[in-house]
Amino acid sequence: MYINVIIGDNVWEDIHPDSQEFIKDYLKQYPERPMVRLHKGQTVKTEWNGRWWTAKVEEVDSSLAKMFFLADKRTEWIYRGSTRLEPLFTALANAEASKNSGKLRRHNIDTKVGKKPVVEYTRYQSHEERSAQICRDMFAASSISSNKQGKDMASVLQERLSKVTDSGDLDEESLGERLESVIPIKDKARTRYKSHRCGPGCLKASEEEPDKYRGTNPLLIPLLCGWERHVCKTKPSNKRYVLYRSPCSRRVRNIQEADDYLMITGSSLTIDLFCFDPILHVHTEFVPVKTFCDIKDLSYGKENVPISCVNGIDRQYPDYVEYSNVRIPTKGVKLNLDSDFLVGCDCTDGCRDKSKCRCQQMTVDSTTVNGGKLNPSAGYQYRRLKDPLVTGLYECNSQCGCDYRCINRVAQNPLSVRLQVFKTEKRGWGLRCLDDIPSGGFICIYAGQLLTEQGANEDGQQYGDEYLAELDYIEVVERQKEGYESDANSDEGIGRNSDEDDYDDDEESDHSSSDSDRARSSRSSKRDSRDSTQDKPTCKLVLRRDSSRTSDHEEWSVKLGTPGKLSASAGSKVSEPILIDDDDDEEGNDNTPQKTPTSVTAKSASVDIIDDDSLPDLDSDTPNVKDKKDKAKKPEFDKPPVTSRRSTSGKLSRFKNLPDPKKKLTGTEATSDVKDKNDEESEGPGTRSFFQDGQACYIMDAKSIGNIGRYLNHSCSPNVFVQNVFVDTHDLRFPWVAFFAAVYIRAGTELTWDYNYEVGSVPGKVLYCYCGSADCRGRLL
Ligand SMILES: C[S@@+](CC[C@H](N)C(=O)[O-])C[C@H]1O[C@@H](n2cnc3c(N)ncnc32)[C@H](O)[C@@H]1O
Repeated sequence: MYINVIIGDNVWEDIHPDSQEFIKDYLKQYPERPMVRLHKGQTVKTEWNGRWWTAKVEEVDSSLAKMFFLADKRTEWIYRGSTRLEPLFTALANAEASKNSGKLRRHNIDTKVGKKPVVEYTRYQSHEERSAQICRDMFAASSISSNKQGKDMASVLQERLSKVTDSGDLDEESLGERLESVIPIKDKARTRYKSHRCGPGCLKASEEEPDKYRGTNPLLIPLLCGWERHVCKTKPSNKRYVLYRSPCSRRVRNIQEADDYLMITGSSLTIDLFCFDPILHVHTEFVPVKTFCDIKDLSYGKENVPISCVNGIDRQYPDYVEYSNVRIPTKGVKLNLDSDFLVGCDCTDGCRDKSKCRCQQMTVDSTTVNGGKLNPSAGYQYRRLKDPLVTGLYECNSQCGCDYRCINRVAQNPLSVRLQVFKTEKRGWGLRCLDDIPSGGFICIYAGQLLTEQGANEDGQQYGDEYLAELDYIEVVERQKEGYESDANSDEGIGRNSDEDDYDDDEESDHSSSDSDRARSSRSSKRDSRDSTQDKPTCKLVLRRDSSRTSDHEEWSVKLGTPGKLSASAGSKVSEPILIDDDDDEEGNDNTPQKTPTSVTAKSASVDIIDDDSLPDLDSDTPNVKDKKDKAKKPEFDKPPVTSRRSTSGKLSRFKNLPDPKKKLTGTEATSDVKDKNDEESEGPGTRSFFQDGQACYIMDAKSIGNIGRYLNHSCSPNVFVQNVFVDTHDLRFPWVAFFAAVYIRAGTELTWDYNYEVGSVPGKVLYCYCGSADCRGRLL
């Protein structure tokens, strides 16, 4: 894969200093590698956190064994050649002692030896097998060697043992030793940093080919392009933080600095390839062990990254599903994707200045619909979304001047996270990630056939309703009004937190005071935004009873909506007047683009140009660029004027700031036609009725045609949330449904979201929940 083993003298010198001792020993012994022969069910003393624990062998796969720690019921894959397994540790220690004492060899007469774990020596024959095994072994074991700091393994363990406490508390450092690690080895000696101004010349063009690394863990790509990522500890507080070292050896301390560097150098890398969360491991890859069925790519080449499918439970294969990562409109669904009906931006800075990006301002302005408070930092932060945004998210589109690196293009990107479909014990097939995913990271979308209400009823009846998702963005936003009102006294959210904000604590003692100031302001930001409506549950799966169905043919569909209430159906009465555009009656014509209610405000703000001088440089103690920028630039986050259009019908839209979809708006146009707020909040028909297509909600059906999103199971403690995103149309009826990581997700973890079904909502139907969470609610239905 991306592993390049360099053959030559002292090859271990080419890798990270912490791993050199181990690799040196390993290669000296190769091909004879001592390993503990293990069998399922055996108990073996296993080192963890500096102590020996009793662990049971759950599974064995090649050079790895899955150990179950009886004390804390934790499982971990461990390399069988690791001295964390007591038999090997003792064998090596004894061998060393014997060597030194000059004792003669003895036969082992222990009759129980066959049942005890023994140390075996393994060889591999073919060249490929050998290379693959070298890499797997070295890196599976590198986690322990990385703790060596030049000492031999026995003394490391001794040192750890001397630090033992009886508590056995899990700490993240130890949790880091897990699964299988694969580290790229680069034929590159680290160059010392020399003071310079960074620019395009800092990148080695030959190395910067992110496309070449398609199918690799995205967070490894910078490392393959000449970057280094270091997890460091502060002294004396021992807090961990991440530093990147750029190809020109500049230290990059946080996501803002990384973004500045990418911009200044014109890098082809995107900011979501970087993560400053020290808990995240970029070298960790989940490798399943036992599989009866093994499909290399469920998407059959349609995704950027192959989606493997394995079954470690039985010999069943998944039902055939025609793979499609795009929505497919069916009969009666008039999905207009004419780009002329999109509003775009003309940013030239990769849309880094949110206050000047029209698309991001649509996201911001949407937070005010139905009288909500303006959240000026709504939207992506460095291409990550930390919380669901109930009022939707507008991405840059084909009308915009920005390119693929734009920070406001996320859900529209092809799949990059490596995912795997696997058979679960009780939940059918599920989806898991093969690499760590940072909190807020984009995972995938939910795609399938777009059906009308009637089509969904027919389909659901015939083929089942497990994969029906209702696009009820409009109703979800309308229902949020209650939430806004109840939040009326809460402080206005003043900002979401960026990637590095969460870890500023770690850097405080090491870095400038401006960093700690930022950390403080970040924390207060966080509190503020917690108070805002952004943290309210949004876009959860709930069941909808189709009122048009007779009782003996009950039809149900999965709906993307807020929990707690059944959704309003077509023509539902809503509390605000509506504004309709003049030519609404063109709507019946299939070829006629439909009106696109949306929201936009083009605001102007001061220009903020970053020059080479402002480049972050820890080595030279240059003040942080972000701080500099914060001081220089005070974006105006006042509530923008409410804009909308008045139609001949005189109805008012519940969605403010409606642009004319046929033309791009300038700042002045966008703020014209100001409508009185009170008008908007008076009683009137719902936004849905604006479309006059007679549809309640369109429904996405991923049963027979769909993408990977269909495999996400429900959990009562989910690690994923769903978000409505506008990408290829601003038509409120057709948002994309995108999944984001709600928390940091470790490689190998199942990805789940909360369907939020209402138990008892389907008479006579009981569906038990097997999510396994400590907070499991017991039933889905
Ligand atoms: C959208 S599908 C998810 C993928 C599905 N497991 C499969 O095999 O294709 C939803 C269905 O998965 C099953 N399911 C999902 N989460 C579950 C859970 N926590 N407990 C039990 N069944 C679950 C239920 O049968 C549900 O109707």
